[in-house]
Amino acid sequence: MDWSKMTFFERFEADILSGKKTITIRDEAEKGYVPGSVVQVSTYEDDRWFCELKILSVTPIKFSELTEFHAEQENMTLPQLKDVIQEIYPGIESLYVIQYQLVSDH
Ligand SMILES: CC(=O)Nc1ccn([C@H]2C[C@H](O)[C@@H](CO)O2)c(=O)n1
Repeated sequence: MDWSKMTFFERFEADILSGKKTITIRDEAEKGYVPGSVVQVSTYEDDRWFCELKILSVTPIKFSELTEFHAEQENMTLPQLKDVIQEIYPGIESLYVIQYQLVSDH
């Protein structure tokens, strides 16, 4: 895994660039991002670069512990966030909240 790169589904690009989405929730495979590092971000679908993000923190969380505050940081309602996570990581309880800050975009 290259910890200087991160992908997002294209449908979240606008929210990231506008600052409405300030966290992402990933599974065990993506817990290695290093706080303080800057990552190059591209779309999952076509690997199109669209910004740089600074990783602020990586914090373990259980799916059952997700709250409205996490949903706000994802610019979603809590039911929407839970549906998205279940779709991407079906049945996974151990997750990681990755908080980031936009550094630059195109
Ligand atoms: C594209 C890819 O490799 N993985 C992911 C995983 C998650 N997301 C988004 C979806 C939600 O907004 C949060 C919570 O998982 O992060 C994503 O865009 N790409």
